[in-house]
Amino acid sequence: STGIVAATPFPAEYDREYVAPVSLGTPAQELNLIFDTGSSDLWVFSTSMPAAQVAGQKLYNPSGSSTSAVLWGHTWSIQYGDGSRSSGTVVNELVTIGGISYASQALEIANGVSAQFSQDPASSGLLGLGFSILNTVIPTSQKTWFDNVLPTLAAPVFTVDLKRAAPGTYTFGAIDASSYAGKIEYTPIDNSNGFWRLQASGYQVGTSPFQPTTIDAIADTGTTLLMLPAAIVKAYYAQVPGSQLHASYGAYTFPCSAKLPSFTFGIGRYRGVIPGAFVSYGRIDATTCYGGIQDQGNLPFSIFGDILMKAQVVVFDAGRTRIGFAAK
Ligand SMILES: O=C(CNCCc1c[nH]c2ccccc12)Nc1scc(-c2ccccc2)c1C(=O)NCc1ccccc1
Repeated sequence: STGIVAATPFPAEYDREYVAPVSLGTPAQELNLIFDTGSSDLWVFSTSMPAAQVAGQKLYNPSGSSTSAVLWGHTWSIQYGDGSRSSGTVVNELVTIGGISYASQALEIANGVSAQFSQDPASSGLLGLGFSILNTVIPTSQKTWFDNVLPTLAAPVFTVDLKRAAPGTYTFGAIDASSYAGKIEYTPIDNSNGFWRLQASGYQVGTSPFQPTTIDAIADTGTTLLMLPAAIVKAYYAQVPGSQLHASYGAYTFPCSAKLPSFTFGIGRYRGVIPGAFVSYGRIDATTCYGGIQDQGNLPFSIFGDILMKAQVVVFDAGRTRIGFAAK
């Protein structure tokens, strides 16, 4: 089987996150979830959450579904690097994405979420597309929806085609040859830590010469920005007049009037180009904008987040433990 769903960015002014529709239970309850290659829990806002933590999100109601079955004694709790977190209990439920169903998916029901999620009306939860080793359910960890449907897919892949300020697609079981230009360049991934972790071959700022250097990164649709080693970030903003490492934000900002250079990453001999306009993450005041490229700090790897993803078609190939990039 193959399936395709729209990936819609929110909020409209800048692409903080991308959500896609997921059908839960019988009769179907459709929720918009963040598809996240950087984590491996499928969790949703539910009717067992305090009203104070809900602000317009659609809620999953297990008792409204004839196919939900409590996974007794199982709980989950997850914390992300931005400090956001959620936790709750687990049911087995029918979960359908783009027409592809799995009848007894571990569906993690939130009974509490942090403010970052409560105050985000666009998303009713997350669908993890990382490797199942990252799943937080105890006492027995659970498999992701993608892991569960893998044997039924026409090909053991999913393709991510995000767009700037416009709906893109997540495709399961196929690669849409009309969605990209040229060839897909593949590179092996190391999934031992549960991430889609790759080694890029270097970078280039604008039209400056390409700098060969190994960049150890994860491909993460759940992280908004492109987070890189300090030296690379410094080299990038050195070409942006008026940019600064803003003391109060602890992040690079620049004058919104600045013309941003493109950022190119290498995969072997392949060069992936992120247009300068994609590197502006959003306005923080009348004249100042927030950079889409930021320092990875003391993280042991870089994060190729949405800022990079939306400039490429990315093929997550679980069958051959590799990831592919192509221009659009
Ligand atoms: O967790 C994920 C993927 N799920 C994100 C779900 C999510 C959590 N709030 C969200 C808000 C919107 C959409 C999705 C999410 N990726 C990874 S790997 C390493 C780090 C990390 C560790 C330490 C320090 C920094 C990063 C993160 C991280 O925290 N990214 C989120 C983020 C988000 C914003 C800013 C920084 C990092």
